Amino acid sequence: MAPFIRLTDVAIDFPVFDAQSVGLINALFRFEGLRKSGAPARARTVSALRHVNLELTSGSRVGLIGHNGAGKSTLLRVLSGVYEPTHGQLQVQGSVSALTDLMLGMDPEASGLDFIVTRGIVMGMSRREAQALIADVREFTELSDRLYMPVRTYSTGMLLRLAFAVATAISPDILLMDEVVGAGDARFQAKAQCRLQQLMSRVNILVLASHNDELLRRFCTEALLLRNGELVHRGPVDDCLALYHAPA
Ligand SMILES: Nc1ncnc2c1ncn2[C@@H]1O[C@H](COP(=O)(O)OP(=O)(O)OP(=O)(O)O)[C@@H](O)[C@H]1O
Repeated sequence: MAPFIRLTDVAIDFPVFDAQSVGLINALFRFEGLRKSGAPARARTVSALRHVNLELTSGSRVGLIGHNGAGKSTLLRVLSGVYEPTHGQLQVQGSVSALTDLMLGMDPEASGLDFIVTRGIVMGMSRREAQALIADVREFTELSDRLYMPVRTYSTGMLLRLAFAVATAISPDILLMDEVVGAGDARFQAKAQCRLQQLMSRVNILVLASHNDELLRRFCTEALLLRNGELVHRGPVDDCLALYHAPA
């Protein structure tokens, strides 16, 4: 069956506790009667996505556009399965790779090699297929024998290079991306861009959240405009960009 993504009336609500209401010190103050208000912990709800209906079919190359906090990353996380909708339904057909939470689930004690194999298996590969990723990742990351060491001994840049290389070594049906992943130093960035472009052209469905107009024009054939968690427009990239940049 051809890959597709379908969201039906999807909402994501985050319960957020008042910063003054949580924490050990505040709890102690309340207990001692020193805190004036003594109010119990208050939960508010942030509606990150509301009533999102969306269908993406084979060949879709979609840009996600919206101001800070509009809901782009949240939508990508719903699509990748990191967040389960508070309301509504998500249906996905096809393998998904998300270049969003690259370090998600990274065990600090695991070696770089273990990390590569585990990620491959999580992506649905057999152990043998996952082991076959090692040569490519080793060459791309230039981490050579450091791959035998626990990832907790890596610098931030090294961790990013490893996570990025594994995520891009796998050719999924559906690729989800948040901006262009900043992986490593300037020389590595150039290599990473090249690898990303090759990957983006191989996948069947691409969803790219970005604030970079040129990038969106280059890789996407249509766009979605999000505002305050709602999908307010779907259309050609330039139409969405014009609406996005229009004065409020
Ligand atoms: N874990 C969370 N807990 C509470 N609120 C959250 C959480 N994650 C996101 N939000 C809220 O949900 C809304 C949407 O955030 P999201 O990160 O999806 O926006 P975005 O469009 O990706 O923004 P940006 O362009 O700044 O990356 C914001 O109001 C944000 O504060």
